[in-house]
Amino acid sequence: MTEMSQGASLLPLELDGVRFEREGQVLLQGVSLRLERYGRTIIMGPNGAGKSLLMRLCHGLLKPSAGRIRWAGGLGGNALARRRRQAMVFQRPVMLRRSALANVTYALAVEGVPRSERQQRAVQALDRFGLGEIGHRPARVLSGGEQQRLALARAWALRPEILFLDEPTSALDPAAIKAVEDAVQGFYHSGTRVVMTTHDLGQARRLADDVIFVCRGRLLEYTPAAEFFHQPRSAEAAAFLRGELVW
Ligand SMILES: Nc1ncnc2c1ncn2[C@@H]1O[C@H](COP(=O)(O)OP(=O)(O)OP(=O)(O)O)[C@@H](O)[C@H]1O
Repeated sequence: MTEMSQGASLLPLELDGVRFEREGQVLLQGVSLRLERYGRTIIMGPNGAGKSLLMRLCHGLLKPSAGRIRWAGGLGGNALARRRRQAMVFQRPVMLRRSALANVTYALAVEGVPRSERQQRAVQALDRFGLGEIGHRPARVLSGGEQQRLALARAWALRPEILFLDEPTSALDPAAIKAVEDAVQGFYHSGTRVVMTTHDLGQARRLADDVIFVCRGRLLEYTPAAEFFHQPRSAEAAAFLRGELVW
């Protein structure tokens, strides 16, 4: 495995008794877990279970109402380093009103990459995701699959230590899904820690080293993938895997 990001690490990430409330409603509670430096963690669970919230809390987009989220690695105390070593890809990519290439160079500028490096890194990332020919096009006119590849290229250019992906394939056709899955594997083999939500069981089986199962705002399992798919610990996960309606 070759490291994309060198030196001291943010990871592991530790959550201890994390709770998240909004408008008087408890949306996540009692979440404790530890994400180690390497691996692919897939977060599963029914709609509204709290999967996206959990990932946004980990990424720092939301603050817990109670409990603690701590990056326990050597760089974890440094807020700027924390931001710069993470990337997130959403179900619907968020693109600026400028060219595909400029979307990537802009992200690099925000993260403090020297101007002299930005263009080359951005072009390499676009090439890697098969977008080299259309880098000049406005990002917002690209197709859904192309935009998702652009979101991945943008994340790739940032060389994150950890990448969060929130249902990145839910609106895509099989070819585009394959491209995203290949990209996820590429990140993993480059040493990026992968954390991803999906509703696609086949995809979870293909990608997961371990599975976090969330149901009704609680973390019911954090289990190695082979064990989760063959012998889930919770009745809810077992029902979910049988295709029964769980909520
Ligand atoms: N900012 C917010 N304010 C109030 N409620 C919220 C907020 N964000 C999420 N929720 C609620 O929290 C619950 C969990 O949402 P979340 O998006 O984490 O679910 P999910 O497991 O990712 O579901 P899905 O599979 O449908 O994407 C939902 O009931 C949602 O309506």
